[in-house]
Amino acid sequence: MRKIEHIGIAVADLEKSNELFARLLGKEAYKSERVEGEGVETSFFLVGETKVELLQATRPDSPIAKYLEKRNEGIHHIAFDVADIHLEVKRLKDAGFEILNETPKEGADNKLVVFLHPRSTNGVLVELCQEKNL
Ligand SMILES: C[C@@H](C(=O)O)C(=O)SCCNC(=O)CCNC(=O)[C@H](O)C(C)(C)COP(=O)(O)OP(=O)(O)OC[C@H]1O[C@@H](n2cnc3c(N)ncnc32)[C@H](O)[C@@H]1OP(=O)(O)O
Ligand SMILES: [Co+2]
Repeated sequence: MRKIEHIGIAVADLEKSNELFARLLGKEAYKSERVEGEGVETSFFLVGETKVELLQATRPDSPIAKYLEKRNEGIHHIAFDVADIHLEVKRLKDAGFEILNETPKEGADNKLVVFLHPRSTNGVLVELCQEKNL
């Protein structure tokens, strides 16, 4: 794993949170993107080499909607940048981690993503992401 690519934060109202994080970070979000497959509308802020990803649910069965129901707003996941997501999935599977999707899926910001179940990682939802078109 090469660096923390982003920290995902579940929010109830993306417009309000965009304003809040712009005030907090002293800069605007550099992009917004809807990811249908995950049921999320996202926005991204660049902080050094790492990003903050704000996530709002777009439908009731979105992981973000469920998270808000159970736990309210807050840090939802940590995403690590990996060079080869297939190799990393194999390494982590062999090491005993519970992979939620072994086949990488479309993420935001030109990424392929895989999630690990928080029950195998001390309660932290971990995302692996690999830049597409390598
Ligand atoms: C766009 C993309 C990108 O960056 O490119 C994204 O980030 S998309 C980000 C949105 N997509 C995802 O999160 C996809 C992967 N996530 C999932 O598949 C799901 O959200 C799970 C992580 C499996 C949780 O689903 P669900 O709550 O239905 O499962 P469950 O009822 O079995 O929950 C099992 C336990 O995990 C806890 N749990 C749920 N979400 C959690 C989270 N984010 N962090 C830590 N713990 C979490 C629940 O409270 C529960 O704890 P107790 O057992 O103690 O009650
Ligand atoms: Co993410």
